Amino acid sequence: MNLDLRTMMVMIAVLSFLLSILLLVASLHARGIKGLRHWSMASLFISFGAGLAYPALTPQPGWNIVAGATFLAAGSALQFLGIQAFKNRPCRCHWLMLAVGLVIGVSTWFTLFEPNTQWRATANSLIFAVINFACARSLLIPLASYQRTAHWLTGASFAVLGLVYVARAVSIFFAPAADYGLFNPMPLNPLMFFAGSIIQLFLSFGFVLMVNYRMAAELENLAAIDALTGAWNRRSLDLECQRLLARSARRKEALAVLMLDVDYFKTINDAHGHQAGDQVLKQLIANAKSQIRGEDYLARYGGEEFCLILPCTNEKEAAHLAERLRQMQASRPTHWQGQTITSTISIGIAGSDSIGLNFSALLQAADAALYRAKQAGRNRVANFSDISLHELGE
Ligand SMILES: Nc1nc2c(ncn2[C@@H]2O[C@H](COP(=O)(O)OP(=O)(O)OP(=O)(O)O)[C@@H](O)[C@H]2O)c(=O)[nH]1
Repeated sequence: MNLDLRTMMVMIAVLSFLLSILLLVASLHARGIKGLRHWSMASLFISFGAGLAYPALTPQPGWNIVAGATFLAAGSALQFLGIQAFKNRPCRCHWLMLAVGLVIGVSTWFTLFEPNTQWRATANSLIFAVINFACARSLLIPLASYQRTAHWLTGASFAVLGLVYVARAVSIFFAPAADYGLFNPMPLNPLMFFAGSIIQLFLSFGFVLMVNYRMAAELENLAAIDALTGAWNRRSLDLECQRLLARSARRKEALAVLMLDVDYFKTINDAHGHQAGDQVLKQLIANAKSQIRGEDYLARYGGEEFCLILPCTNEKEAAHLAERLRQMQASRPTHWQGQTITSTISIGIAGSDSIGLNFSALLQAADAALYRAKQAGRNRVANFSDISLHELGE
């Protein structure tokens, strides 16, 4: 394979320029997702960097080498900043500015004042390696589960690019002084440039893939969450309940289902307005979320009725939580546009210890218990196992 350096430089410049357009177009379609514009700008800088270095394919490299290295370093730094923005992480970029500053300093010193291509290439390669390893680390630790593949692809590409730079630094450092020149026909340079350009391509596709995964996850979330309260919606409850039940069966654990309903909600709406009623529902969910565990599943069943699934919980334990929720709702009025709205809830409970692991039977039983709580005067908790057969009409 004959990898001509001039062709490679032009290829990297053109490829990076096209990738910057691709990333810019992607950023226009994914406006809410941060990072894409950084990556687009990074590609543009890398394209300038490679382009500026091109005239230096002469025996007398000068300022263009300094400018080329500066653009390349700024491009790498922007890739890191884009990853931080994408992951909604704060940017502690002092070290990054230091790295870019070092590249500028090293390039200027060893090009214009003490020309030494070998030292310049070794030092710069090591700095680029550090930036690329930082990008890989930021992507791979911690690894977001729903984005695993895209993060792996991009993070691994950064790690490989980092290794390519380290290999370059080591081989240049140990090459005989007279042998190394950036554009000498030693096989190292064309191979490095080739690997670098292919990895840049991978990185850009990796970024687009990450954005794609993120957008798909956001859409999935939108379709699964009740817009008003932020609880899961009925559709996701129907899908999730089977998974939770299967897991409880596998682990031979108990599971409890609670049905929660706001008392006299129609009266609240009539007295304070529909928006005030919405606020009461939001507060109910906020209260409940403050009390439940990460593995508990809270969904809006319909209207002002909510279903709470508690894995690894029997009916008696569920009753303690239900009582806490009831007291909390009764003791914390909702404040809305100067109005103070007091509301209460009734809760029906059914546990797999008395019903078994069958979701529709559990739901029906929790509903019967809720009906019992309403009948008994509201603002109370009722367990299905406490309802007599007579009350159930059998
Ligand atoms: N504000 C608001 N009201 C809703 C929403 N969904 C359903 N509702 C109202 O909730 C009310 C439910 O009324 P009912 O089923 O009679 O129940 P209730 O008045 O709470 O009476 P009990 O449940 O028997 O205590 C209806 O007026 C619905 O219009 C919502 O998202 N926001």
